[in-house]
Amino acid sequence: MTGNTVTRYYHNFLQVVQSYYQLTKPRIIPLLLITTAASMSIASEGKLDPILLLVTLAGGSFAAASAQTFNCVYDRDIDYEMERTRHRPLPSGRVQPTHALIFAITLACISFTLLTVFVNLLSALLAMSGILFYVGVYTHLLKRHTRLNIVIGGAAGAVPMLVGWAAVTGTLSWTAWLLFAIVFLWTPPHFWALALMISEDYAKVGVPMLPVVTDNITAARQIWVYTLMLVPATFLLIDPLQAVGTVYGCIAFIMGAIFIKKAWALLQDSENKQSARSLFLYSILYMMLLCAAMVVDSLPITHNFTQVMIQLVN
Ligand code: HEM
Ligand SMILES: CC(C)=CCC/C(C)=C/CC/C(C)=C/COP(=O)(O)OP(=O)(O)O
Repeated sequence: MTGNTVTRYYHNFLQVVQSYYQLTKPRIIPLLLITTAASMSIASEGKLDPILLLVTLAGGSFAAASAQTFNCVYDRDIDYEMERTRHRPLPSGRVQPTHALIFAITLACISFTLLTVFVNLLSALLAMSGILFYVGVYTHLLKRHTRLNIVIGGAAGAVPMLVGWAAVTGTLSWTAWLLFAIVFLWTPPHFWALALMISEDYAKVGVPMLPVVTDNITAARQIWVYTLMLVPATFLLIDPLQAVGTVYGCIAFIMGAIFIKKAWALLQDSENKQSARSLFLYSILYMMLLCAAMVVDSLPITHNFTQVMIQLVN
């Protein structure tokens, strides 16, 4: 083999690896992992085992990657039609659907094995139910058929919060379900803000996203309603659940106020794509910082300080 042939093989190999990596929609996975880590931090009350954290995040990444790959296989027809998704590995012909399917199944098996062997069965079953719900309920049953696709389907994106909690405690509690509810209520403003920017694409392929089947003002009103449910819900972690403390309280208050302000601005001018874009990008920052605050509040030093303060107040 000449040097040139080796270089060509190496180059082709890298391209194949890159295509499979792209199938997993990797840009979304970090935020899913941040929610898992936040949930684990709160559940462990300042005593989080770093090995458990790493293995759970690895298992969660494989599960999310599997779910996204199944979704890419199922949606390859509409992905081909839409500008935003046309260059994905399946519509552009870089990966065969059967190969992608085998890849998705393999990822799910790795995730299940990792979580069952090194974490616990409940976290593994929850991760598998996240894949099933995202693929079977959101992608197959809802996405192309009802404007409620995001509202109900959003539950899949909230499952990592449950996985994180179950990984630490082996069970689920009110706090775990509240964390689930926070991501669930966050998803419609997150997604409809984006859908307002790219509704033409969804209209072209007949996907009934809210701004496509109604109008921008109806979508902006719904975003407003969900924002007004989301922000108060984030405070329930402080009272009555007393799961987090001051750092989280400050971040939830400031970030929540900005979220409401941006949703209000969109409501005033629902045709303004810049306002929609600003809310979409902000929704990601909001969830990141909210989760970061949960982690900070669960660090041993902050956790102990909060416990002392609670005892003093009581
Ligand atoms: C059913 C629920 C959801 C839907 C339909 C949805 C949809 C989308 C779409 C279509 C994009 C644009 C991606 C692209 O440009 O290719 C996006 C971006 C993003 N989503 Fe969501 N999303 C959902 C839930 C979530 C959840 C639960 C998280 C994490 C907690 C999340 C995190 C992100 C992030 C971080 C981005 C930005 C990715 C980038 O940098 O381009 N999403 N979402
Ligand atoms: C525990 C576990 C495995 C949970 C799964 C969580 C998960 C994969 C959430 C993804 C949410 C998301 C980005 C949906 C976009 O789908 P879309 O098909 O509407 O986006 P598209 O238009 O970009 O294809």
